[in-house]
Amino acid sequence: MRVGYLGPPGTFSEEALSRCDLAGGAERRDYPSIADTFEAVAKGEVDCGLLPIENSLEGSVSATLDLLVHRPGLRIRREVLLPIRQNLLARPGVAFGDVKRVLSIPIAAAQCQAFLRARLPGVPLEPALSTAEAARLAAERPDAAAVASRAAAERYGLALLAEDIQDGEGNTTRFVLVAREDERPTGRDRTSIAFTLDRDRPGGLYDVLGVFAQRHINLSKIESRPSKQALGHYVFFIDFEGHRSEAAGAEAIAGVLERVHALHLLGSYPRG
Ligand SMILES: O=C(O)C(=O)C[C@]1(C(=O)O)C=C[C@@H](O)C=C1
Repeated sequence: MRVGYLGPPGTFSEEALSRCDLAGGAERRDYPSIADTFEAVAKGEVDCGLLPIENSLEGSVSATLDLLVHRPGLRIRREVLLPIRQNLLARPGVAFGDVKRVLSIPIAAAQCQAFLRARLPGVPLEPALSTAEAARLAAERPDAAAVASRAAAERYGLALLAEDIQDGEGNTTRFVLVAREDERPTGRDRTSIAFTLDRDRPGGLYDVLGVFAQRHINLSKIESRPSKQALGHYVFFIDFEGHRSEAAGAEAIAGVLERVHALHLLGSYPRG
């Protein structure tokens, strides 16, 4: 089994992978971006890939949602929830006053915006493709600090300028393991779907939600993203409890299919 993740080593994705039962004993391959990780699975270079999908402070990871819809074919097989503790890392000896830029993947920097505004006001963010990539770059630059994990500090020989800098308690990221095939029911599953409505009409979304309400199926997420076709046209993402091959789930999906323009089944998988 070969499994891809957002690298380089020291990312939160790597840590989440260690908590993923499917990946135990797997050969790990790191990729430079979320899109490259996704493509590696789609092309069969690896058997599955771990992607961040949602953060409790910052919401969806749009790169992952967009790939699941616009490059369909992969299925979610597991979800992993990882508590996220962000830190400000810099080369040993660098002080706050030396920091002229902050490096990180934007969603990680956004989790610490109150801290960064208070302690490094006016210092610009330079986006990186991951937290560990930011740490790797900061190790080469005495004028920079990275927002990244403790593991990244150790791996790239950086000091902790500040610890636990995320805004608020309970910062958690949900990751999904995607593969080319579906997962079998376990009795404690979740299903993710995405759909577009055929036209803008009163009650379109309400009708779809009714399919779940009538069957007493609990929804654990609903979200919309631009469809990229026209302003005001959206893709809706719904997660519901149950597996799509069980009676209730299969009936609900048939009901949704009657009410939408296009439906993507993103996967049924054990609840994390
Ligand atoms: O850059 C990393 O360390 C990642 O694994 C990516 C990622 C994300 O995109 O959400 C994962 C967890 C944190 O929320 C911050 C960054």
